[in-house]
Amino acid sequence: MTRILFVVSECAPLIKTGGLADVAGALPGALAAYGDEVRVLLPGYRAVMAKLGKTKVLETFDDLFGGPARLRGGRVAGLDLLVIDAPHLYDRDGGIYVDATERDWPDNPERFAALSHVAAQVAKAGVGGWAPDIVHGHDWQAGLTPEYMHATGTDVPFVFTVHNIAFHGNAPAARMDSLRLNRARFDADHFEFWGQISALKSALTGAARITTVSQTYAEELLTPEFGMGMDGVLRHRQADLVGIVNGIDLDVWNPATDPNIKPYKGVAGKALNKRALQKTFGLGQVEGPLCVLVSRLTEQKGIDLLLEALPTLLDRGGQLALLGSGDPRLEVALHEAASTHANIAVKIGYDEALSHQMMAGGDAILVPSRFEPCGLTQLYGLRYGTLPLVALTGGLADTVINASPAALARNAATGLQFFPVTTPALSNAFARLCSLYAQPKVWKTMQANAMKQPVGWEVSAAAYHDIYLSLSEARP
Ligand SMILES: Nc1ncnc2c1ncn2[C@@H]1O[C@H](COP(=O)(O)OP(=O)(O)O[C@H]2O[C@H](CO)[C@@H](O)[C@H](O)[C@H]2O)[C@@H](O)[C@H]1O
Repeated sequence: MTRILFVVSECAPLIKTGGLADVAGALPGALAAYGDEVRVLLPGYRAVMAKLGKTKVLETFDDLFGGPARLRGGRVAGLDLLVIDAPHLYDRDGGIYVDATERDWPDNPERFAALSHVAAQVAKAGVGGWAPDIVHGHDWQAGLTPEYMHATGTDVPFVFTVHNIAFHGNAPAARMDSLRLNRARFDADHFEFWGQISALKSALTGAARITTVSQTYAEELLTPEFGMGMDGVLRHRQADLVGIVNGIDLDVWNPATDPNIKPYKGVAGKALNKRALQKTFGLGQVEGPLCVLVSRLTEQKGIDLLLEALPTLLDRGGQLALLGSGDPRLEVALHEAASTHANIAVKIGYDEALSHQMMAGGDAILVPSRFEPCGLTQLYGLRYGTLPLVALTGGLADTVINASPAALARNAATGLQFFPVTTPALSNAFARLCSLYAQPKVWKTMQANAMKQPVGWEVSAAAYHDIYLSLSEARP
């Protein structure tokens, strides 16, 4: 049995802003099937503390980056949690990364340095009689862990997963003391990045293995176009970099048992859900496909391209129902589009139940991302018989079988892909989508293919398990 400490800034169902939380919440259960034992180390945000229930104080800190803190052990939804109860860092109004005005919390470097610092402590001394064989950090918030492990002479192997290279977790060099970092290691081989402290670079240089969430993204990361300045570092670490595609939690995302929808086993059951969804969004019934989109609203997600390409869908009798929040400019543009067209409906906000209803009621799920390390909503779509229309990039390239003439002839297609990621290509994809939708036999075959495609964690959890095993066996 291998013991693994996950170090992560969000974890479903306790706290979620995006796909990172889904992975952190589902992978531990999938790894248990291989005999691995995961504990998830998580900041004690207000929302997390409220959901914790009974806990045990396992460790106390007199001064964790500016105040006292306690490490609490607890169990929620089948997850073994280690929660950092540090009110001065995590107990506040607003988001977990940003304040009420959408600005990063000014002390984010210290807030997540604390997470990494506690991880290093747990790796060194164990906690409550449990010590990890492997520390597995996710994204920049866990990035300084190797630095703190080095400082305490801890040689537990560190695995790092890149969920999104766009976020570097940079801080000015002047914060070195406040972050309790070793000045002697402020160089290109460790955590220095263009004169700044970079938590992400610390992880990429300090990890024994680097994984990312799809094979195509692992290749893309090595290029200047997708590497976001870290491609050089990653090319240097190429031998230790591997892509492992995300899965989804097949219990949470199961159309046959989903409590948020009218459950169904075959695609015929989608009709009731479609009507309910149209009602929820104030949409009428039309000839064309009902396209849905659930996303954080950022540059990455290609929402601007979608708005430009939409006329092609609408002219062919299609509809759009969109749920998301984020960039205020995109929110305004979406509201404007919805107010001028009866077949566009938009809900700004975060709504877990509605996201399930959209998967059940939609005909197609849109993911027009400029880059997408893996993407999860296309996987939900496949499982719910809601055909993904996606950009040909990252994990979207690896998980959808494009309705090319060859794939259609072999009855293998599960969705549509477009490339390059531009407005004309997306318009063209909308035209193809509407033409396929107008051929019920072809469409139904694609839906059946989609629903059969394996999208669970089994294969990918085995790949993580193998990495943990090889690293723990290599230790003296
Ligand atoms: N308004 C809303 N209401 C309800 N639910 C909402 C929502 N907005 C988003 N969600 C949910 O949040 C999750 C988003 O996950 P994604 O993987 O699609 O993208 P994200 O960019 O957050 O994740 C990053 O990390 C993941 C995990 O590795 C990678 O798959 C991905 O490519 C990478 O960008 C999905 O579960 C989605 O349903």
